[in-house]
Amino acid sequence: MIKIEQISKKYKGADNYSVSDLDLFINEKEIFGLLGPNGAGKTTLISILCSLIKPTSGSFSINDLTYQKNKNQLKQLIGIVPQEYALYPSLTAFENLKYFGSMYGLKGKSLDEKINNALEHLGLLAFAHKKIDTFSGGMKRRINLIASILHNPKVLFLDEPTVGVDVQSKNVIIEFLQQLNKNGTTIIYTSHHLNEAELFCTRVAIIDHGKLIIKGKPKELIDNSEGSHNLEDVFISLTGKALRDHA
Ligand SMILES: Nc1ncnc2c1ncn2[C@@H]1O[C@H](COP(=O)(O)OP(=O)(O)OP(=O)(O)O)[C@@H](O)[C@H]1O
Repeated sequence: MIKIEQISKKYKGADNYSVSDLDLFINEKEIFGLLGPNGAGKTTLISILCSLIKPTSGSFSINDLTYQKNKNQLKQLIGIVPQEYALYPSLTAFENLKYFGSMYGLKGKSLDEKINNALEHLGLLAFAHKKIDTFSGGMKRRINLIASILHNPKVLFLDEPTVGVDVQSKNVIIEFLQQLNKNGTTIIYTSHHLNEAELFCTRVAIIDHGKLIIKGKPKELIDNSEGSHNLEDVFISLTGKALRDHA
């Protein structure tokens, strides 16, 4: 279980908090969606939970492990799929994945089998020995996903895994994640695709201006929001129509 207690984050030099007094529990084996407009604080929250940045105040634990006390165990427990590609363009897909697997102490035949198996499931086996710089955005996203799950994480964090990919890639990614979840992986992901989140997530939280506005099962949120027919209606009714541009 992920327990987030009173987490706040103010970046150095910033005027405002990016995440503010946020409390949230996420149960084992959930597919949990973090939703919110641009700049709401989704990436900041995920980055804190992945121990990539430190909160200004508050605490969190994952399966009772904390960053302060159990750094190495936490690293093995979680997988992270970042928004940006973290791949080496001049290496092949297979070479990239061997490298990422080795960072978790994996090697030899069992790692090769794992890589080939995942490449096959994500429709990329035929491209295993092609260089990453020849890959499309959708293909790179799928390789990124494989890189993050080779060590069988119990909890997988994904920051907009389906942004900028075509419908075919998106469907393959979602089906792969559903299969991982069926096999016991808890999934926490951020997205702007509200239709996708409505179908995919067991629960969602909508955050805005760093604060948690509402959380629950998509259907319950829709049923409880007068005049809403889908999650997008709920989202607009709670966050408004104003643009969130800032520089
Ligand atoms: N490194 C940083 N330094 C200062 N401010 C930052 C930094 N990273 C993010 N912010 C600010 O924190 C706020 C939340 O940003 P964050 O990226 O977490 O939002 P988000 O919900 O993921 O947005 P998006 O949907 O656009 O990815 C924004 O106001 C952003 O400008």
